[in-house]
Amino acid sequence: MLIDADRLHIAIQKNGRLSDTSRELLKDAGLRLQNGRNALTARVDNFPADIMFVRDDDIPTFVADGVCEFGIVGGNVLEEFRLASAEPAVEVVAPLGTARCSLKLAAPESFDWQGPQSLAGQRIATSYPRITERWLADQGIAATVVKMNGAVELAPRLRIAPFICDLVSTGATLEANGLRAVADVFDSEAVLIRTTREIGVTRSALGEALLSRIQGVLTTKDAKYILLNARSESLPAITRILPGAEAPTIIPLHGRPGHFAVHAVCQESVFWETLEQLKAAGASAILVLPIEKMML
Ligand SMILES: Nc1ncnc2c1ncn2[C@@H]1O[C@H](COP(=O)(O)OP(=O)(O)OP(=O)(O)O)[C@@H](O)[C@H]1O
Ligand SMILES: O=P(O)(O)OC[C@H]1O[C@H](OP(=O)(O)OP(=O)(O)O)[C@H](O)[C@@H]1O
Ligand SMILES: [Mg+2]
Repeated sequence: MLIDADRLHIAIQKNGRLSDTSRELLKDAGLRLQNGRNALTARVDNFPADIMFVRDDDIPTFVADGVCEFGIVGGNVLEEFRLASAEPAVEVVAPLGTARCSLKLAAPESFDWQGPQSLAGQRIATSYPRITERWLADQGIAATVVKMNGAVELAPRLRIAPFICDLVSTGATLEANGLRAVADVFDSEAVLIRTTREIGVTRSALGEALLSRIQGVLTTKDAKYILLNARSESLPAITRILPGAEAPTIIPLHGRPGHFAVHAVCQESVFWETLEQLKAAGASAILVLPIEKMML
């Protein structure tokens, strides 16, 4: 496929922890992908864009080189790339709130951890040598960082290094390998990135359109439309409780003087507790509706 100057090119992970949520985000933004799971590229048939399915490590490079105008990648991989690159021509345009994990330093469970000084002169195995080295420099510790491309948790058992710096989410992998986290190095989530290279008027406009759709998807993710009835004296308390709602619409109820309907878009999650608080504040006939699309 030739790089087309009037189409967008979006790099997402082919197979892995980011793949499903990346595909889903594009789908929710209305992009219909033509090809199936095993293809390396997919043409979007209802928006001028092509999707490239690649290894996540290659995504920042593709975007910085301008081969792809957009990409979805873990913040950890992006940070490692930035530290390695003299002029990383990428910017984060939206944190996506998915693939949340932390790069953590871990030591064998039995190790008597005394703080970062325990690492002085030691070896640390990691797939993220630059982030690890920066953290060590910030702590003023001199240690040897050993790069491993995967299975980092095996390093202590294989006597490659007694310490590791690896991604942790539930902590189950550390535990299964007799390790425990001793310090937080970098918190990560998936991010949407864009090239900062000149891409011309057409692709810039397409990029803005795509971004506006994606921001719409992200804002509606937790958003709900709430309708309820209340007496006028309850309105101030009720509007204070509505989570993340700006200026609700308040409409008089026909034939019931002093009673109003309140309509509001809530940008934050609406829990049962919220409904209980609303009821206690005088709300009745409370309806919570999903919002399918929103453009701000
Ligand atoms: N346990 C986890 N929980 C949540 N997010 C994670 C976890 N592990 C990794 N991630 C995030 O997901 C990203 C992709 O992880 P994955 O394991 O699929 O990468 P990979 O094996 O390097 O894939 P590739 O084959 O594309 O190189 C990581 O860079 C990180 O941002
Ligand atoms: O704290 P936990 O919830 O156990 O998750 C942490 C594990 O998840 C990631 O690996 P992944 O499962 O993606 O395998 P991979 O490194 O082989 O891609 C990471 O490299 C850790 O090994
Ligand atoms: Mg990878």
